[in-house]
Amino acid sequence: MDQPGGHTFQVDLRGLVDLLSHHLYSSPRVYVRELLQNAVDAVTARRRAEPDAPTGITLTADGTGLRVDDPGIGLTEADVHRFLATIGRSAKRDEIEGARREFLGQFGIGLLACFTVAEEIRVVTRSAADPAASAVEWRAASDGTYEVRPAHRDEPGTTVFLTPRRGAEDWFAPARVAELARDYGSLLPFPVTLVGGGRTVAVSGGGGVWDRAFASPAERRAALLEYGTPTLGFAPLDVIELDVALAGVRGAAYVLPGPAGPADTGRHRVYLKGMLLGDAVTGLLPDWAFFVRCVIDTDTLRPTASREGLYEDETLAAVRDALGARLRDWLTGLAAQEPDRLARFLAVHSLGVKALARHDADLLTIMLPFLRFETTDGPVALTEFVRGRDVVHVAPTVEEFRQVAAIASAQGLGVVNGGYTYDDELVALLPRVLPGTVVRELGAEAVTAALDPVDAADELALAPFLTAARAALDPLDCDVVLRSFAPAAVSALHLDSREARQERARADVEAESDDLWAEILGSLKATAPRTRLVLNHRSPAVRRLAAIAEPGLLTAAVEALYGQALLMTGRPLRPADTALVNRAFDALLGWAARTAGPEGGRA
Ligand SMILES: Nc1ncnc2c1ncn2[C@@H]1O[C@H](COP(=O)(O)OP(=O)(O)OP(=O)(O)O)[C@@H](O)[C@H]1O
Repeated sequence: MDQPGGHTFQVDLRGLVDLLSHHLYSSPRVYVRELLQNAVDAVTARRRAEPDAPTGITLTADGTGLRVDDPGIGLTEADVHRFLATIGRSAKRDEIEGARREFLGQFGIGLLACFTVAEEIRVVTRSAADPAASAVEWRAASDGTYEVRPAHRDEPGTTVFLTPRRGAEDWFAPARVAELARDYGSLLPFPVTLVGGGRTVAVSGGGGVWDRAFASPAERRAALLEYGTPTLGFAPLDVIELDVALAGVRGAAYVLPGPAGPADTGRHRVYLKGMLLGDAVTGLLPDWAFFVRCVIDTDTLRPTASREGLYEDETLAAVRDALGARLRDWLTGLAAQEPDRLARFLAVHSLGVKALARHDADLLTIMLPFLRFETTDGPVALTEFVRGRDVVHVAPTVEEFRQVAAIASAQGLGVVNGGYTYDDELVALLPRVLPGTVVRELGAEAVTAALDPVDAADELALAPFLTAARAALDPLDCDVVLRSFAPAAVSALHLDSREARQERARADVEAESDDLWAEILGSLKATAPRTRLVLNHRSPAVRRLAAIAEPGLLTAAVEALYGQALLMTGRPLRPADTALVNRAFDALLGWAARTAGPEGGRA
């Protein structure tokens, strides 16, 4: 009632229902959950005073509406006015914290969800708390009006009747109600029965499969796997039981049968005190655990208002850590006891383990013998690769690895391909987990140093050629050196350093920037780091080119070698490089045409 000088808000129920159905709940399907939740809470409340009170909840779907019967705490007439008729008031929130944790509801808006599908809600209830109170009927319409009148009911408890709204009849079809009741309620702690379509079926009972006793661990594992397949919609590769007592979490993590990437944010099936919260709940596991999907039941975590996700708080953070630790222990356990099972797992999910190992040196140590890396020895474990090597080189990109791997390994250099996700980071951690190992980036220096120098006399013989080559490539910030290496089919290698790559990126941006940025970026340019073209003395092509006397043709030939070596790196060409390759190609074509043509031809 209005106070003198003050007024009470008028709330338009239709507006609120629209808000709920379009913005809070993802689908009207939640109405079944809200009804089940109220019934379970009412039974829980009654059993606090009467531990032997009945617990069976029945849903009856006859196609014309839905009826829910519970033998719970019930309501007096005063309760009805106080709780049912006031939006946002819940009997479950005023309790002390410990008691509140027993209930599923807390917001006082759950019944409203029923109006997304119902025209009318009728509640007939009798209080178990006040045996003297008589039964009462509350009848509410979706326009926001309600009536309360005396009713007849012998036993304490509540019956809720819903009449469908026009257009929402489908939500009341017996098969649909059965599907929703099973989806939400299969793990509820009390027996829930569904009567509909001429049949009576049990919706819940027995709790989660993880709560049952089994004769052996193998049977337990088989039962967990069997439960996971239909529940999650895939046949899991493996299963990890989750039992984090401190965090009040029970359930299982199912290993995906195919590779998943970090972008697949985990979507888990989460139950809160036996009631399904959602089947795409995020935030439950650390980011690195993208290789599993969980089914869990918890009584410590808080739901969001829509009750379809988990509220991000310290408890959720602690649960995430605890579950992460459990998965990690599972991995280390496999490594110690079941290496074959671990190998099967890693064949699909090594990326996830690598992601985790980046932040966990202990795990990296345990997993290293099992994780494969692409190296100049083929795909091997790093523990094996470092054996007998003083230095491990890492090629920073897949292209660089491909380009130099064969050549480097022919010279006895051990190179790991650091171009794959996480691999460079893990190799960089090697000295921490395998003391004494030295890791170096595979730069121009390291490769050149590993290639055989050429005899002084041979080098001298090619001096005019090298001078011409240096003059041709100097404008491109590229040095030229002569070495001898296998295979002879490779005439030149283009090598660069991290600095040279950064400078290339900077110059590219500068070239595309407007004046102001170009000036700023230009001022950042230090002495340009230089790339390196290593000519192969064993290559017949190089030797033939060295014999060219005509200066213009020699320059074109050197530029063509440079272009070819650059193309072999697989890197995108800069505009200046493309122009150079085109120029060289044109010049060589011109020369070929002249020598093959009538006036220059030898025919
Ligand atoms: N079956 C029932 N038996 C007894 N009381 C009920 C029943 N259904 C609803 N109530 C009473 O009505 C109140 C409001 O219910 P409602 O579903 O709107 O919200 P809630 O369950 O308290 O919270 P939430 O919004 O989180 O669902 C409840 O707190 C409870 O006191």
